[in-house]
Amino acid sequence: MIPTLYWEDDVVMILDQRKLPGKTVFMPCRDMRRVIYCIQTLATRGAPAIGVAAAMGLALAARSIRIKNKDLFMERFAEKVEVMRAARPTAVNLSWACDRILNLVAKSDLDIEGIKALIKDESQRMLDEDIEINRAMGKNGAAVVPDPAVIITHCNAGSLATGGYGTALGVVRAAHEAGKKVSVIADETRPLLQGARLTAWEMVQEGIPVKVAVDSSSGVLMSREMVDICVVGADRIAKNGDAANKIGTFNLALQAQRHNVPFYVAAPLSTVDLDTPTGEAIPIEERDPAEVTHIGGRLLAPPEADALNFAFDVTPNDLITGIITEVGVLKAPYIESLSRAKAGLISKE
Ligand SMILES: CSC[C@H]1O[C@H](OP(=O)(O)O)[C@H](O)[C@@H]1O
Repeated sequence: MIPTLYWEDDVVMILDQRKLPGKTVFMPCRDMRRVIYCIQTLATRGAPAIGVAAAMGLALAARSIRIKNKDLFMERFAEKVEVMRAARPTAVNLSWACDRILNLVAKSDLDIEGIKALIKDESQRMLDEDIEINRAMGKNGAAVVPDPAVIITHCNAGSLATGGYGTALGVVRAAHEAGKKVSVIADETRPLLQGARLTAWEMVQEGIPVKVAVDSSSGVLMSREMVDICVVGADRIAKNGDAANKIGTFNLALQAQRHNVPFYVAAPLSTVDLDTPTGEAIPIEERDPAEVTHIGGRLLAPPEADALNFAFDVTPNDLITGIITEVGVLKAPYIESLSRAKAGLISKE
């Protein structure tokens, strides 16, 4: 699988996902601002990938600070962390990554140059960890995938949305690797078509059969019993299990409930935010209406027409069969299971 992002000496190389599936282009990022640009334009996207990109961006930010006094350095660095934190509002992994780096630096007694190296090393550790977490999550999730199974997914929660391997698509990969006969229905996922462009591309690369479907077709597909299970990603999971994910996920979950199709959310524990009590408290990003009125840069709607572009929606916890994580498949009541998992009280036997 092509890497999502990586260090090349002191440059962060970020795969420009806006150009997939046609072109594989890596953008060299030599400063934090360039990384923020990649996050805000969705050149790099997906909650875990955004977290890793943020950590790498903070390493670039630290290196750019020329202050020799450590206290003043730390003040300036903390200011840059808050600029990074504001890059996108919904995926909690961004804030989680900022806090992880801040906490690490605050506890360090290294000198300034030592801290700069520490942040870069930590960003690489986060990338490596994420891939291992996704593999463990995939294995846990594969156990709930029937054999054979048609798995419907929404947006892209694959290798491209993470450090590698993927969350929802990690479950697909693990089931496939375990010898289960799986195929995927990829919701195209308007407006930016992460499903048609990215999920389909990842599945083709893996040799896993995939069909692209119009977002609004999930009802007819399930009424014709063409779907065995739904597995999607998440950008933030509230303390009660309500899960924010790409716009259209809630609609898919409603169809799944109507047709008794199991609906799973796959996400690392870093996407669970115990400080957010319910889905109502999750900030939902609203993006440029031009993403809706245009496709591939071509205007679809009359120029006088405005557009609504909520980038995410929230699936209430009662529609979620289980939350697949690196420590196991968590079930309701989610307040208990998520809190116990975050406290390290649940580990894969
Ligand atoms: C594994 S997190 C993937 C998650 O992120 C996507 O949003 P975006 O493409 O805007 O970053 C989408 O919600 C995916 O499910």
